[in-house]
Amino acid sequence: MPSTTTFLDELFDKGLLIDTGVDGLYGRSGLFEEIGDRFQALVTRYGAEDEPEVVRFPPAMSRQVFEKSGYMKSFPQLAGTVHCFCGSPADHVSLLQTIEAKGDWTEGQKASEIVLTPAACYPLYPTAAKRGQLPADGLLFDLMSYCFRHEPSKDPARQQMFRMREFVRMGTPDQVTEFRAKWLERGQALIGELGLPLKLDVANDPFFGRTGKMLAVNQRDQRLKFELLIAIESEENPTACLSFNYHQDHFGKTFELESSDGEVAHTACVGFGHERVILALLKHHGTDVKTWPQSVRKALWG
Ligand SMILES: Nc1ncnc2c1ncn2[C@@H]1O[C@H](COP(=O)(O)OP(=O)(O)OP(=O)(O)O)[C@@H](O)[C@H]1O
Ligand SMILES: [Zn+2]
Repeated sequence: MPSTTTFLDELFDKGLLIDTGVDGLYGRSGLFEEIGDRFQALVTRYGAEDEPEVVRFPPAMSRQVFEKSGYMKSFPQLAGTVHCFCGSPADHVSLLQTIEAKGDWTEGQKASEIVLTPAACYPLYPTAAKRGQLPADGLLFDLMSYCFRHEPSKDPARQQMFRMREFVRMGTPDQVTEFRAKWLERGQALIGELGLPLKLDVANDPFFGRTGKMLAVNQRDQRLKFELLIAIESEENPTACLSFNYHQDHFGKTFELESSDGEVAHTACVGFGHERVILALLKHHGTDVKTWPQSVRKALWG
């Protein structure tokens, strides 16, 4: 009889991921985190020669900046907002009664000034713009954040809260496209060192609705997004573990970022799916790290 145990079941059974009762929202074990820490150290080594500026934001961002970014135009289906109770003691009494009666107690919740970060780079653009015109050699940042996307799934590689490491380049079109080309090479070398079979492909973001379809076609035609894919949940539909995005002047225009030549700055980012790379390692090399290939152990543990 064919086995019906999924990779997610195996990860739960081995205690690597911890079920919370919500698809895509998991706890992680010490070993899972240890592999992740080692992977992040490897990413840092690959990027070190460029001397990126390290910045860390919390996993939430200003609602005002989020609105300005246009995220709700493109990906309303993925966004997560933070709502809070702001009522009186009397409202509190009725809140508790509604919970008791198993009614919808969330109806009275009010939107706060905070939304959940959908991609690590979103809070960065206004911060960089506040510094004024970019220096002649542009800017380069190293980011990492928990991100939220409302895409519940049984695929362990599609989580609702996951970490994204990013390098973000801001500057002239030449500076930015050179950065992306360099990381396309580096990303493949890095994943090669981890002994993972990869495929590189052009891709598009999951833009919402009918206009979204056009945006996706345009993004592909202009080769603005590449993904480094590794088979995790299925061989037929490999998972994007690294993404290489060229935003052209989109964020530059939106957040008034100016290059040293007075033109609107261009931006690009390379994003590493933290959990996805860990899951790819566990899938391809097994859940017992002691039996992983020597070369992979060396890349991670030295
Ligand atoms: N739901 C998720 N769970 C875990 N990692 C994710 C998720 N969504 C994106 N990532 C990781 O974050 C990186 C950067 O995000 P990006 O927006 O480019 O993803 P994406 O290309 O939209 O992913 P996908 O096509 O699988 O939805 C991706 O390369 C991926 O590794
Ligand atoms: Zn980004």
